[in-house]
Amino acid sequence: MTLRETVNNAHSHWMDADGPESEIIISSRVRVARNLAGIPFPHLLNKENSEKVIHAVRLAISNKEASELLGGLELSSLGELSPLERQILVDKHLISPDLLNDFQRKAVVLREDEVVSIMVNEEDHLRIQCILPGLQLKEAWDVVNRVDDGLEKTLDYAFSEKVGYLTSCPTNVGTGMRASVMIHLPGLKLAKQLAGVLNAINKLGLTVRGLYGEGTEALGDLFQISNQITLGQSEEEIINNLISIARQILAQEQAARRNLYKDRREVIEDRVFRAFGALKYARILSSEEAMRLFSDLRLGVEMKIISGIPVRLLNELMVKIRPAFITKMAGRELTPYQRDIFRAGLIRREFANLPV
Ligand SMILES: Nc1ncnc2c1ncn2[C@@H]1O[C@H](COP(=O)(O)OP(=O)(O)OP(=O)(O)O)[C@@H](O)[C@H]1O
Repeated sequence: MTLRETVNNAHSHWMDADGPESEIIISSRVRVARNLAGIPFPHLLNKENSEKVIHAVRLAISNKEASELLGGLELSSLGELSPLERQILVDKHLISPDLLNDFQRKAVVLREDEVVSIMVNEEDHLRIQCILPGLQLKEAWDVVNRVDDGLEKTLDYAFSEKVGYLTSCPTNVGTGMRASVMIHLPGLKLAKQLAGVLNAINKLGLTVRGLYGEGTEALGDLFQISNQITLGQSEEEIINNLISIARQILAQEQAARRNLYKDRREVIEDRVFRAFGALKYARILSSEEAMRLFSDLRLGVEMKIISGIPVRLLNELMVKIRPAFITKMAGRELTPYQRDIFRAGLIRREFANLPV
């Protein structure tokens, strides 16, 4: 997929819902932070140095010797894209909201299948990330590791024998790695156990974030759980630790769902079918309400209370209903109220084709 196709299409591989445990774990992400030796960190970059970084990355991704490791990457300056296109990349989780600040000095590298993206001049010179569907942290780390090795054939990274990779924020020094899972926890919320579980996760040295990462809200009962520590542990240890905690949360969510179904079956079924009815027939929907309804419906699909609704469609709709994609589809700026009407129509059309 070219960048143009990427911004015209809401779908991305991580939405496929075909990975292990993907009924509760939507996606796994691994990213590493890297910086180039001898060039100031991005927050101190002037125009000349930021272009130097972008140029160095451009050369590195076209190194023929590394092509097998890199697997076909394309670089675009963020300035080449329209504000809407930049926002769609954020909505698809291919770049972070932070990359939009001072975007003239930044670039993005995408692999054709959108599984790999590299942010250039975000908080660090390079943030190399891989997102896969379901619980696939080891696999995502393998992909990132290969791309990192490929880039290192050309780039000279800032590295210290004593501490590891040097990064602009001390919280990333060492491995420079953040691994995360995006997990759907409506059962724990309905059972009023969510706060306790999230607290315990924090005590285990992990961070819980909202749908778009740092500083964002947890819409649709979706949470991102990631490691806090990057120093003093190997990449494998970080990944294994997160996998083991993700599995424990998964087991708790499954237990909460089983108990809810046993004790309050009608309440759960009512919630699921109300969500379906509202999504299929509503005339006005805010994105927040739509996300809440998707969460209830997703729960119903995953608990086999309702069939005929592909989870992949719900994942894709999370991007399609965002203001940027709606504006793109409408072909003009809409007021928030007009967007709510457009959103409801869009969901109605998608649901009209389902065999339910
Ligand atoms: N498991 C995941 N699946 C899909 N997208 C994810 C996942 N984890 C994080 N993301 C996305 O990655 C982007 C960055 O997330 P976040 O801000 O948490 O981390 P970061 O920028 O890598 O780390 P730091 O805050 O240390 O700079 C956000 O757009 C977020 O939605």
